[in-house]
Amino acid sequence: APASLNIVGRDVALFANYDYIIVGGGTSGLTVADRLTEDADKTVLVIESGNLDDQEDSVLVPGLAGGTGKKYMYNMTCEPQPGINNRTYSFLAAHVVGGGTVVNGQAFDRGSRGDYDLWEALGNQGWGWEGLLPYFKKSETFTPSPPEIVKEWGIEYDRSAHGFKGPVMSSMPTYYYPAMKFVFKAWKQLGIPYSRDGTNGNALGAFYFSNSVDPVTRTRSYARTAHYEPVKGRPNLHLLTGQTVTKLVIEGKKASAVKFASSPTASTTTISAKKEIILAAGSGHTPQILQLSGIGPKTLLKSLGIPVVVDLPGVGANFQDHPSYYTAGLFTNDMNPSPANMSNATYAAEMLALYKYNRTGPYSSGFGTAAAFLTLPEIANKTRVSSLLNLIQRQDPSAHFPANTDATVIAGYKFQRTLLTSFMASGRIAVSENAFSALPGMLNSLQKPFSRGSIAINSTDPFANPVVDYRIFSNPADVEIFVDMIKSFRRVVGMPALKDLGPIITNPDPATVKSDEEIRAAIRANVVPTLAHPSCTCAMMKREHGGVVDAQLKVYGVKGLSIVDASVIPLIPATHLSSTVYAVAEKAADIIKARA
Ligand SMILES: Cc1cc2nc3c(=O)[nH]c(=O)nc-3n(C[C@H](O)[C@H](O)[C@H](O)COP(=O)(O)OP(=O)(O)OC[C@H]3O[C@@H](n4cnc5c(N)ncnc54)[C@H](O)[C@@H]3O)c2cc1C
Repeated sequence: APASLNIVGRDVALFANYDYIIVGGGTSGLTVADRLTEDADKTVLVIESGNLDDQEDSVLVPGLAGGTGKKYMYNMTCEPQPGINNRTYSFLAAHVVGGGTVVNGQAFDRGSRGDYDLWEALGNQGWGWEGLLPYFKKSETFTPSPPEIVKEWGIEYDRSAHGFKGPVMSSMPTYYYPAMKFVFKAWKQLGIPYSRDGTNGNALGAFYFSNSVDPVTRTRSYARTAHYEPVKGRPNLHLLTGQTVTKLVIEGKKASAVKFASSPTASTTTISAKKEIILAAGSGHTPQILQLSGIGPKTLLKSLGIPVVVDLPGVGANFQDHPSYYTAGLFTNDMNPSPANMSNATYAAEMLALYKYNRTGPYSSGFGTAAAFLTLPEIANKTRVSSLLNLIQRQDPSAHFPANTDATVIAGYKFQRTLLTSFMASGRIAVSENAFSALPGMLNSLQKPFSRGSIAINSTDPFANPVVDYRIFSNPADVEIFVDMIKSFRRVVGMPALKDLGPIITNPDPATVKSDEEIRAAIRANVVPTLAHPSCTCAMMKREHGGVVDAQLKVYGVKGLSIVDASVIPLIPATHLSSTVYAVAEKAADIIKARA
């Protein structure tokens, strides 16, 4: 092997070949690598384009999340988005060993039963809530709130929903701002139910949730600490960093090897897999690698002169995320301490010193610690719910896709739409995340968009990023649901429980943004297309529905090739994604082991 290849922590050369090659050493890639190498007879090579993080404070200290900026991220921007006044926005994808879990906000919640039952209803046997719960449990070691927090805040948990021996540390925060109690009272006054533990399938209503944080050191628990550091000494596991997979070698419809290089000018190495190649490059780059390798929509491949290996129109289609409105406001009569204090540099420095001294204070918890996940019947009255759902059901499904979209992709969308509207009508899934950080409004995020975006290469250069088109609000029904979300958010802020705190919403300002038309305009001017949850771009669905993998995670039309990352999710769940990605990867590892 070339001398420049860096097998992390080893003074050895690459093996001649491996049983499994995993493309991408992020969240799902490291999870699957860990599980497959439990069998000492199986060799695994993980090829990661990024490097190890430096474990600096902005990675490890929960309250400093986001502080590494672009250091561990791809530098990617989406196409101008007509649905939001032609604004562009970042495509938020990590580029580092451990992937998204190195940079994420550490909210560690799960979707509701209905979110995952939708996956099964699409034809994926075993991928409903009951099929995934054992893997949610397997992935985590849960630590409930300490007794003093339980006493003061009444935060409960459902023991039957949790795992206590898994690699990822999931711990309840030990610090909350006092105003949070009043926010929960406001939700209650509005009739939003309190869910005692949102991880037990009932992630509907208001609840406190855990962070992926070690309960003792109060530092980030992430794919590197959970699935790499403890097992890196295994002789059958090799991690190669700083190497980008450029193409899959496919011989006679079997994926047999991968090609990779450290830069566009460096020489390329080819290495083969005896059993499988497993794609875990994330929702932006897994479709890119497939398309570069001749697996994707044939019109796209032909336009770039790429020989078509499998015409698979769903590769890069069905792209979903959570469009988000960071509403703004303040409590004019706030309690102390409050998040606003943290903008005072002296106070923030004191709090960091407190964290360093005894691991307490605001820096000890992640950004998100509580939210209300609201159903359509909770944010809109009966008449409005039925008019919204009728509007969606009457739409021509092809009207919201580009003109050349394959009929199978549209058929899959139509099926998704039937299921989504039925689950929405019965309140089995949330459509809105309303997260407060003890401020009168921080995040209103659309959880079940009807618009679909795309990821598509426009170059055969594997080091050029793919084109990201969120196509946010290409289905106007999403704007309509957002209107109800904003009205509902305003109702929460107006509840008597918050009155003494003197809440003011500054964006969207109720004084100037009044009519539905004004709210729509504010939405188009302010909403961003992502909550850093890109997903669904290689969906697990039937091939005739535009699917890319079957329920065994095997790519259609080619042997020896699986996908295990967030791209296989067929419908985005109403939750932050990391705990779901870990559960998917845990299940994927069992599926792959079983066919060994
Ligand atoms: C800024 C941010 C904040 C977030 N906040 C939260 C949160 O608070 N709570 C939550 O639950 N979720 C959050 N998420 C989402 C969650 O972390 C991700 O959904 C999850 O980590 C995705 O896992 P994955 O395995 O699909 O991809 P990733 O973890 O992104 O892994 C993909 C890996 O593949 C590598 N790769 C890509 N292309 C190639 C190639 N050609 N060759 C080799 N390697 C390649 C990448 O470098 C990357 O390391 C956040 C994500 C981000 C980015």
